[in-house]
Amino acid sequence: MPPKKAVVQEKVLLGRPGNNLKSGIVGLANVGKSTLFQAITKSNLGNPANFPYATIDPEEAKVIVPDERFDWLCQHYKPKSQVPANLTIYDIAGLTRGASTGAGLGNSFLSHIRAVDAIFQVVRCFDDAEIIHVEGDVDPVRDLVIISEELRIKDIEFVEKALESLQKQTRRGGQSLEMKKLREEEATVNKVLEYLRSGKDVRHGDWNPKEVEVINPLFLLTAKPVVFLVNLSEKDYVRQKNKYIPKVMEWIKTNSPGDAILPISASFEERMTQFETEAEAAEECKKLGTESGLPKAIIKMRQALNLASFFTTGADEVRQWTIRKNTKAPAAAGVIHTDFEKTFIQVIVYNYNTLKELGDEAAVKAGGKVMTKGKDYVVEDGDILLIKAGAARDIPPSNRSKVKSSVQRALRQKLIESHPLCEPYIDEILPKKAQLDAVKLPEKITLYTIDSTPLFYQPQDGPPIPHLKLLHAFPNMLPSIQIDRGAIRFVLSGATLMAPGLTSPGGRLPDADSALEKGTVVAVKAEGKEEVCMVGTLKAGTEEIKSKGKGVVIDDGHYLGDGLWKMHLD
Ligand SMILES: Nc1ncnc2c1ncn2[C@@H]1O[C@H](COP(=O)(O)OP(=O)(O)OP(=O)(O)O)[C@@H](O)[C@H]1O
Ligand SMILES: [Mg+2]
Repeated sequence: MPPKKAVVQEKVLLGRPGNNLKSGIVGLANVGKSTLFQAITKSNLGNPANFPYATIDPEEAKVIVPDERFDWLCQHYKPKSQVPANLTIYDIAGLTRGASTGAGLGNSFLSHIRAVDAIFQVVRCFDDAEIIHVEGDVDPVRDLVIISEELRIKDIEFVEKALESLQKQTRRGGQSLEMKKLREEEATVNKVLEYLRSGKDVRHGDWNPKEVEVINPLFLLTAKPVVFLVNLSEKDYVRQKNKYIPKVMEWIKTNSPGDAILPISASFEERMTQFETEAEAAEECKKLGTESGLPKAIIKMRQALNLASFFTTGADEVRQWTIRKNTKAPAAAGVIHTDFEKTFIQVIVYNYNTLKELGDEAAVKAGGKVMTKGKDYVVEDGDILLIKAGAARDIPPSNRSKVKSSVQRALRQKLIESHPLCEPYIDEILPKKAQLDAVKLPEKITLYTIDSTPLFYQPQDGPPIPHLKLLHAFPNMLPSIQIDRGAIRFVLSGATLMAPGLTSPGGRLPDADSALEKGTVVAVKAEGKEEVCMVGTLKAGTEEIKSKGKGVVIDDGHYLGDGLWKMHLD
């Protein structure tokens, strides 16, 4: 009998596949989270480059991921622009015992954790009688148990609800395909619940790809990767010794096997940010025989998130891009430009290590090390890519036409009628003498531009809707609503905007006397951000949204980063 063919099952990762993942700093109150966060933002890691939509509020920072390969490539190419990879970090308020049942900041705090992709857990291992410990004394293992239990209890509660609602559906019985799928889902959710009840965190389970598909949409707290940061006094950090560490290590090894642990000192890192120059800080480190632990923390987090990098290089730009491990070439291309994923043809690739070893691109070519690969190629960490993609979305000149002045006048009238708030700005938005162009887009949508600046787009029988670039220039031309922080990433990935994102504490809807009706075109702002992130038509009136608290609010929005936003018009 021939041997059975080995079935290679692709490993599916827990969590979102995205490249713009976020980590939150979590821990009990007063353990040093904010001190660490501040140190990270002030250190030279923090310096946020020119990222679009990087309005950074006090609790959020984008930090640069240190990578010597990137530095080498910049040295080598001396490009006009250098764009490193980044990681977004949130400072989350302190957790207290009983948060899962509403103590302290309770549930709102836990919902902030739900919105991140990974957790930096700060554990207090420094003694300081002046700094109150919420539990009375310093006992890191007890703290670890509290946090781990709080998160697990919350997950159990959440999974129980999910199970209940599945059971309601499967109770109907039947043999349809849909019912079969529901029953499978129910079995997985049941398994997850048993696993949690046995005292384990979901990230440590061995789940098959089908199960992962069911687990991911639950956004469980214990499914997120964790990097433990053991916060030491400066003295202990410098000598890399501390009386609590052995017990902490042991606890983590037993209860959270495989998770990364890193000793750090928030107070030392903070002190390092207070030197006027980097040279002075480096001098101090040298004197103490130590170095900052922050770069290691960022790198450990990237590893925990299973992230890898590829590069694009050239005289214009050297850029480091983030993907999750095992990403295939078309999906990697999609990180550069969404359309590339669909129009991907092939990729020309060699690895950074080869380039460094052989010295330059010419030598890599001469050595026959440049490969041409197709859509099944799995991008490796450190690959340097040149993507070849079709230009499906580029707009052929035949799709553009000049708009007659009579039509232009009618449009102007239509804009004012549909959006009364834009009247004061109408001459700036659409100067009387400007030549308006119409660009035909798929699905019978027309985009209006002046030169290559987009102004608004219009579905065949709908009102003209401002392009986000126009809204950024005239934010008050439309009424606005606000989504909470947690909803941002859903909106920016093209998901339907649902009511809870607006009715939660971070959301905002107009008062009853300025209620907006169904069908109104609104600008969607986001909690803590300056710029409008989406525009679209309300599928329900704002009073209805408030009273129902659920349901679709906008399902055809134009959002930051979508095809319309990225479209090349010149
Ligand atoms: N490694 C350390 N050694 C000594 N003191 C420290 C250390 N880390 C932090 N601290 C001090 O502990 C106190 C609490 O720190 P911090 O405000 O950062 O805590 P937190 O975890 O953000 O608290 P909260 O949950 O209330 O937001 C501060 O006075 C800070 O200077
Ligand atoms: Mg704090």
